[in-house]
Amino acid sequence: MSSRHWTWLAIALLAVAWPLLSPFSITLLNYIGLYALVAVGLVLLTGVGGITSFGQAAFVGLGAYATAWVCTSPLAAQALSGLPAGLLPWLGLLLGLLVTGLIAWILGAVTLPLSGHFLALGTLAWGLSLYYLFGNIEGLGGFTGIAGVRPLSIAGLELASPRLMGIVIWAVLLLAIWAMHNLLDSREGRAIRALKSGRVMAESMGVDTSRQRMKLFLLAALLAAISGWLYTHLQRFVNPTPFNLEIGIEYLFMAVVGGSGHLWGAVLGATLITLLKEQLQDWLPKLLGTSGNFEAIVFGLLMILLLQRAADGLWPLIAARAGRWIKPAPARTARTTQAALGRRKLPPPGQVVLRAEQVTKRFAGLVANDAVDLEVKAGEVHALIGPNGAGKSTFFNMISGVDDPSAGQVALLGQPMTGKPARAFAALGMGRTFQHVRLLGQRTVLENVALGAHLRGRRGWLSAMLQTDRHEEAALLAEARKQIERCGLQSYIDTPAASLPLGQQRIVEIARALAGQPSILLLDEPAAGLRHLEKQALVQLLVQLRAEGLAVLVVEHDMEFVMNLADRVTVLEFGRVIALGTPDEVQANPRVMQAYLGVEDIEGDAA
Ligand SMILES: Nc1ncnc2c1ncn2[C@@H]1O[C@H](COP(=O)(O)OP(=O)(O)OP(=O)(O)O)[C@@H](O)[C@H]1O
Repeated sequence: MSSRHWTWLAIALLAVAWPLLSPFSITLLNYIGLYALVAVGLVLLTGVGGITSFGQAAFVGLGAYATAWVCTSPLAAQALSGLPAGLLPWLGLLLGLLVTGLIAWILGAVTLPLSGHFLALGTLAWGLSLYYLFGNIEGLGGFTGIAGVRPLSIAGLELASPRLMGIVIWAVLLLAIWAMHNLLDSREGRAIRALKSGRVMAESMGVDTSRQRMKLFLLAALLAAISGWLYTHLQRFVNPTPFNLEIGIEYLFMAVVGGSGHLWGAVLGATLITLLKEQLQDWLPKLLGTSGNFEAIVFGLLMILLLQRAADGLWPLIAARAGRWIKPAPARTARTTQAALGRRKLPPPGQVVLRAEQVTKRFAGLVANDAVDLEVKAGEVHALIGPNGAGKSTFFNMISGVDDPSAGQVALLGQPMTGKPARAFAALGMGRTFQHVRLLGQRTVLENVALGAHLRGRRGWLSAMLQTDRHEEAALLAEARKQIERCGLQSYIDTPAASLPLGQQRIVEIARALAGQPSILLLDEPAAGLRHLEKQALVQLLVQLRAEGLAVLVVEHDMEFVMNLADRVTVLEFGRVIALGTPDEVQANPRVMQAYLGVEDIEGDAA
């Protein structure tokens, strides 16, 4: 049976057992469902997107309080008089989503530009503030809260019992998992996954990382708000306690313990932590003969132990063990079609594609690039060489939008690009690889290469969640497959990128760059780590690309590789261009011999 069949079987079993379960089990399952919904958002935000948040409980609170206020406040009753009472919870949901969206947007704008522990501390700060805000607003009942919230009604049926509410909770949870699964399995999902590998790589693929991070943050907040809305109509009462920082930390535990990159890990984590806390609260006082907050201590210790044993969470462990009985979902390659994507017209051979004029970069007192001029034309391979520390990587960053020059101009296809971000370079047709390979290690070669085609698709998040992007997705995957075959990687198409040798990972990066249909390819030490035959194959590929009219700029240390391949070579030393010419001219240049090849020393030794 495939994983999909197992999922349906589990859902069917739960549905059949639902009317027979004890009220206590229903209560537990309801809470697990509510917690898992928040944890699903955290799996996306933290596990996939790499943004740690301790403050999700506050968003749950916003969703919970919004609907409680709409359903109970005299002000709301006055404003909404005349509307059927059954509509109020739905207006509460709408208000909750709007308020949460707005507050999350403001908080995101302030905290998301922070990085690392500053971001996590930021989430702690707003988690705390919102909790105290709930408790201090009199209109929201202060720390006593709001009681007498009306039950949710659907099509005239009042869901007054936990058993009925539970059906809604689990239906919403399963729907959210389905939608999030679709999102991750799409062009936008690849962009979200790329966030964790660092902004430079994602931006170079054309991903607007700030926007993606904000959208991810909003999505996780809205899922939390929906959980809060459901909570209020389950409890019919709210006070600030369930939205405090401690619960916010528990949500994060659920996502991490379950398996922070796996959607079902959220359900596992929520189940485990809910049951564990419940059991500890039950057993510890009996065991110790005294009551106290001992469960918090034991809970903390167990979490440390668990995370030490399974740093990636429990879901991957269970999935690996269950692999014997569960067939993986059909390979995504099976779904590719021959649907075509739009094609970019390449500039005619000989046209200057990239022009750098007087590019200068200063780091405090050090001039890493000093008025560097360089042109790369369509249909040529241009090599940039120089001894260690000559300024090649710095220059590479200047001409690819990773960093801004202190002075000078960069133009791509005649358009001024100075000061523009890397994604703007990608949009105009620049593809690049990295000196230190930057791939999504756990994802397949196919998915990695498809990320390179990001800008060739248009479908957004909603379309991905609802699966209306499938035609475009098939075309993107077909393009990725084509580039993989072009680079001779077809036998690794479904292999996780990290399990390939370094040399092949470099080729995957080239295939990824080609999937964007670039006019110019920037290769940062593409031959490093390649064996002799692999280097020959790479030379062949680059010769073919040149013949097709692509402009190629190579930064490389391997002189044999460069001299066999390049049409022109620019030599840097101490940040300055000391030579430009054909490989033969450059090799014969005494300045280059002296500076780069150390010939003077050899001659001196010989004398
Ligand atoms: N962010 C930075 N801050 C300060 N100095 C820097 C920075 N980046 C590079 N440099 C300095 O600029 C000079 C050029 O470095 P760069 O990495 O561009 O050289 P390179 O030619 O790429 O060297 P390699 O071949 O070893 O990669 C070096 O002296 C380096 O120490």
